[in-house]
Amino acid sequence: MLSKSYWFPSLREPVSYKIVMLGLDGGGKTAILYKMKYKRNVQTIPTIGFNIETITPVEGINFTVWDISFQEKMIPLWVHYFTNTEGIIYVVDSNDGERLNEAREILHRILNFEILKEVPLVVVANKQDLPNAICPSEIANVLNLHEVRDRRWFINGASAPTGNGLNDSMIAMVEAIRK
Ligand SMILES: Nc1nc2c(ncn2[C@@H]2O[C@H](COP(=O)(O)OP(=O)(O)OP(=O)(O)O)[C@@H](O)[C@H]2O)c(=O)[nH]1
Ligand SMILES: [Mg+2]
Repeated sequence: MLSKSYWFPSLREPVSYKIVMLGLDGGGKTAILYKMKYKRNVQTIPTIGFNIETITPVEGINFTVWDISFQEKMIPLWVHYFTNTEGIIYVVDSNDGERLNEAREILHRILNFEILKEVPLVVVANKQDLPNAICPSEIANVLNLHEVRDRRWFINGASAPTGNGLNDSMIAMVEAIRK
């Protein structure tokens, strides 16, 4: 017999996952969040604290995305945001080569949080629309991603204003979580 959910797929409860979105200030976290949520380009201002939005990367799956502002002195307090996190999105400004070392250091501090052990990571190499953007494979090298062996990780190029790569990044996250 066919199950009820086959006939009434919209009655099926979506599965929800909590995702934290982190990265240096100005990398584009909030621009990405609002582009995914509202399909519009929103003029952002630096985030104070955090934003939370629910997005649906694929039918039947919800991501509750916590877009957490970057302030180095706040890092120890992030642990309070990290409870029950099932995915980490790390946003990098691909156009800012000067801050890539800092981006690497902060990323690895995040990955060292015990509470985030084995939580999958998707790095979004953002601002690929800018002419001097560094390509994702080069960013993967600078961030030492190949040394990350305790979790699944992906890197994707993206651009908040064009929207390119955002969907692919979320699909990568869905796959990383569900495997
Ligand atoms: N060209 C270009 N500009 C972008 C892109 N993403 C974000 N920006 C711009 O970069 C600036 C910073 O973006 P935000 O989304 O506010 O950055 P954030 O990571 O949320 O920064 P904090 O809230 O300070 O942590 C804004 O002026 C955005 O319009 C992108 O992909 N391409
Ligand atoms: Mg922000």
